[in-house]
Amino acid sequence: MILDRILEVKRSEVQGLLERFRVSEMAREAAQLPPARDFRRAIDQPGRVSLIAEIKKQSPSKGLLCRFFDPCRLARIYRDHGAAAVSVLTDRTFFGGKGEYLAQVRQEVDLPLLRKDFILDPVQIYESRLLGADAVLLIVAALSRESLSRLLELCREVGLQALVEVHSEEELERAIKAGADLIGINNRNLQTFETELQTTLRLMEVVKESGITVVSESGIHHFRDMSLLKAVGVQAALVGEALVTAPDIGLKVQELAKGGGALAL
Ligand SMILES: O=C(O)c1ccccc1NCC(=O)[C@H](O)[C@H](O)COP(=O)(O)O
Repeated sequence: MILDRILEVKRSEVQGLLERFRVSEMAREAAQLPPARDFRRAIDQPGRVSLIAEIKKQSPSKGLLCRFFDPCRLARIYRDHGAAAVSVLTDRTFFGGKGEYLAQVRQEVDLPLLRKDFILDPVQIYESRLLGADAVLLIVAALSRESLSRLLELCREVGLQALVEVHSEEELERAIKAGADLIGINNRNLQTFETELQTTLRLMEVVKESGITVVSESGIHHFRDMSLLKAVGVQAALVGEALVTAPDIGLKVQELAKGGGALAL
């Protein structure tokens, strides 16, 4: 499965980080930073589905998405057309991302930033904070119960919020048990790469009215998708491909923001 291949590469990257940096020094530096932006509050607004717009160059399922890729330009367009937050893919091997993109976007826009990567080790949490992230993704399918709890705890300690990603009822139960208050339901099946909004609709039955902030992720393309997510009570939608491949990116951001009720029609 693709996730196994990604995690194998990620483990060797973590090893490299641990060889290059001292975690205690990173922790000291991170402790001196001003507080991170409140990612959860920015995306959890009554009566709307907020848009988390993703900076995504390529993907394992579709290959190259964005030929003239300029992360800062994308971030400005997202901000200027109604996105509530920005997600930056920093994985290099599979998504063509870089940690530097996060740092560059941090300088460019004031919106809360999610670091979208495959986080396995505390060193990546400190690195994320130092790069300018306000939130990180923790993928239940990639972590043991112990690692998930430990990384969630560390996020709280360093002042980062964690978007805990699930694909199934079983993973959702693990996320809730670990104490996640911000959960991403990923509509992409990691075996077939197919996306199915039905995954969000199904899992929403379990979490609605729980007080947990829910983000629907992947395969969201149209105004009608956002309207459907709004009807079932989702708080935010994470969108990459539909934005970076749109002929007019600003117009697409507006369409999705309007579909979610975040912009007037
Ligand atoms: O995008 C992929 O092909 C992919 C494959 C394997 C693991 C993760 C993958 N994507 C990461 C994401 O979660 C998406 O970038 C994000 O949800 C936005 O999805 P989309 O709007 O469909 O680009």
